Amino acid sequence: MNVSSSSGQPIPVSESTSANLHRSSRQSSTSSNDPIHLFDGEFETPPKTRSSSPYDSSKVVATKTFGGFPSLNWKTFRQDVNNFTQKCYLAKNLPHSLQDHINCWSPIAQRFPGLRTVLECYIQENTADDEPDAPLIEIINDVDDDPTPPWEFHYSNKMWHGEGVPPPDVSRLTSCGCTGKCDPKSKTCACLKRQQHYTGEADFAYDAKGRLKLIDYPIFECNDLCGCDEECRNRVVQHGRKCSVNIKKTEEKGWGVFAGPKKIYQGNFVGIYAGELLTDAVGEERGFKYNKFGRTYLFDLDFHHLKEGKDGWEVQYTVDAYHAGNNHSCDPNCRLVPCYVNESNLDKPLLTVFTRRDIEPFEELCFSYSGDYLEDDDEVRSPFCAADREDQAVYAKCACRARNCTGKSDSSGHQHLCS
Ligand SMILES: C[S@@+](CC[C@H](N)C(=O)[O-])C[C@H]1O[C@@H](n2cnc3c(N)ncnc32)[C@H](O)[C@@H]1O
Repeated sequence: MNVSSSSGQPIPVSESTSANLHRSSRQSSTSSNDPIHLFDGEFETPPKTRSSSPYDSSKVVATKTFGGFPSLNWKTFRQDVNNFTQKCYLAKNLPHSLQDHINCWSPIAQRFPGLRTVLECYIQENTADDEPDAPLIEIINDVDDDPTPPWEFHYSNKMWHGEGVPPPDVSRLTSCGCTGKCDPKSKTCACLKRQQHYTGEADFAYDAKGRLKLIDYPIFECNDLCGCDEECRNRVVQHGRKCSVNIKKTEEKGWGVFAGPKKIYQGNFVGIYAGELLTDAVGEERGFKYNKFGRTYLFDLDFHHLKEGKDGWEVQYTVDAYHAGNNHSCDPNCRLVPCYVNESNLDKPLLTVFTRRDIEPFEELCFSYSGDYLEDDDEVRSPFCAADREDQAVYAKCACRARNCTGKSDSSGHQHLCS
């Protein structure tokens, strides 16, 4: 799932001007610093590079097998950070050949209803690795005869790194040495301690059902270097979406993300607001361009925990999710939460979408583009309100239809101005 907003302000943006951001192939930032296997059964590792792990990889000694050869097991393997390199997806490599192909068709051919299935398969292919248990996404349109959203759309759960954005950093990852599932009452779990450091609560961010219970805080999940197993309570986002969602055309807000036929409970993870990760400078430039079209897709990574206690802190990165996204509501049923898995750079959290309350079957999933760290009674200022804009961008009025919406039409048919 891709979208935009922020714990602070979303940068209003526009529709994409072309599909020039798509290209195919993937690159990885790999290290060739391989461990050395010695014949006498010792296992030597290169110099230790990380500091925050409770393990000292220089002390790793593999146990001998009966044959006298060194054997590695998971416990020893995971202690060496060099065995874990994260793939880095570059924005310049965003796939685009299918989009280009279809965009070259005549307008009549582009209305071919079978394109709906093409897009559904394309989404499934793009997301199969990240959300293996996710119900398939359907494209639904009972508003007009567009078979799909525009073919500039690239559905992905990955962050595509723009120019100047560093690759994921695992060198300073904190990892726990727990076995089995991490215990929320543990006195030694390093991941629990890190979560507590940010929340002040003696618990993980999730309850036993994997639902978010600590809200308004960043989430620190167990990662690839941790000893705990895959069923650990502190691994939710990394296992991908489990609930059913669909992409559906709306009357007034373009395409949106809707719940499937089953109720989605409060605190459930529903997707990642993925897209291009841009440096702030590139984000500014793009935002300026997009503003002219009055569309909102950029999201500054300016969460509270990043700026707290840091005078003069400035936004480092922005996510551009113009390829797709949830719509805004002034009474949102979802929230965006920064989440870290295999990334120790605090400035680069994943933007994850969680439900704020129970969501009925087929209800639209929206969050507030005006920020998520608001108290429930706070007034939400619609980002679509023209009076907010000094840049004279062409903004649609807010069509969320929430009772507290500041951008809706009054009885005279005129749009309220935000004050
Ligand atoms: C991140 S995109 C969401 C996906 C978009 N609906 C589409 O079809 O591409 C944000 C854009 O959706 C539209 N939108 C989202 N929420 C809206 C709302 N509450 N009222 C009016 N337009 C909305 C605006 O055009 C906005 O710039």
